[in-house]
Amino acid sequence: MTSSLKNCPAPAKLNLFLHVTGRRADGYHLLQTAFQLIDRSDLLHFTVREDGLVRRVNDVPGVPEAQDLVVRAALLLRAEVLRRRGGERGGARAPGADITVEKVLPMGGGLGGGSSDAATTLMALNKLWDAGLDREELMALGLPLGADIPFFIFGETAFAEGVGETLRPVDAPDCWYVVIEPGVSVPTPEIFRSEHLTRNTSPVIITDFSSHYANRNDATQFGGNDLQQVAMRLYPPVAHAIEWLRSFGDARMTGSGACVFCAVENEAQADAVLNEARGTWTAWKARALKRHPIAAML
Ligand SMILES: C[C@](O)(CO)[C@H](O)COP(=O)(O)OP(=O)(O)OC[C@H]1O[C@@H](n2ccc(N)nc2=O)[C@H](O)[C@@H]1O
Ligand SMILES: Nc1ncnc2c1ncn2[C@@H]1O[C@H](COP(=O)(O)OP(=O)(O)OP(=O)(O)O)[C@@H](O)[C@H]1O
Repeated sequence: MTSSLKNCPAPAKLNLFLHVTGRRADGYHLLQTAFQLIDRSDLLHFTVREDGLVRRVNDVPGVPEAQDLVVRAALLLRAEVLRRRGGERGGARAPGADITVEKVLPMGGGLGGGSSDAATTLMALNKLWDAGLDREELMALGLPLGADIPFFIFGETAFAEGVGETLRPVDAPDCWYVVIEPGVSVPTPEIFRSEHLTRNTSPVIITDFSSHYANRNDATQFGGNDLQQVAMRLYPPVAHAIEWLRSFGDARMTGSGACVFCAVENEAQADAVLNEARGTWTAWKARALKRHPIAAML
């Protein structure tokens, strides 16, 4: 049996639009959003341990090992595997793993980096441990750890509802984006609890969405990101980045920020925008992905 999986990508997502349509009794917000996978990723490496321990073996500045979503995800899966195999009392042995996390995506960037790391961990260890969970079971296991985790396991560009767990695939066009990292880290809970957040955007009809998403501008036709005003008010660099990027296209924020992006015609146009950004912004280009790149490895 394979004992390691190296260079497993955990790609970023962009929220092409994001509407807050309500609030659940438990305080979580109901959303409608379009999740777009892009080809910029953290990189994870996994090696099976025979002693049943789960360890993150490298240092990740700002994230203690026990709080890392990759460790928490692995422990959740390990508990589920043990349960299915009859528990330790029934003679089952806990599977273990060493995990290395190479961070590329900024934390608190709205790119879903932590959730994507957790999703990649669940998918890779499900394979390495021969755990046998299907996609829906992995999505359900990951949801309590992060609202974006089900999407990354779903693994294709999608329209999402609920808190992000109700997903339907969208046939996304080949498309390039320019993304700016404004240099601040935005805590998601701070944005959702703001008194200035509007929570009553009218739901869009999802069949309209899927039938219209044929070119790079269509996904944004329903409007912008309802979290953006709040983040711009609390974090001025987010507002400055949007203002700057607006001269090149329909710039907006992803997730709860801080990163902002705009779709461009092609790679050459992305390079031209990056040229202008040099010296002012940390910025990069990314291409839309149709599928999660780990699918080809598992
Ligand atoms: C805004 C998005 O990035 C859109 O993709 C995600 O919904 C956020 O996902 P995330 O960072 O994984 O967030 P979580 O770790 O699940 O939630 C952090 C906190 O944000 C608030 N939260 C999050 C998602 C949501 N739909 N409603 C909320 O009110 C809750 O206070 C929650 O405790
Ligand atoms: N592996 C991880 N990578 C990044 N952050 C992690 C990880 N594990 C735990 N965290 C914690 O999660 C917080 C949010 O990080 P993340 O990069 O997922 O934010 P985000 O991109 O804004 O997410 P979202 O788009 O889902 O709101 C970090 O500040 C950090 O404390």
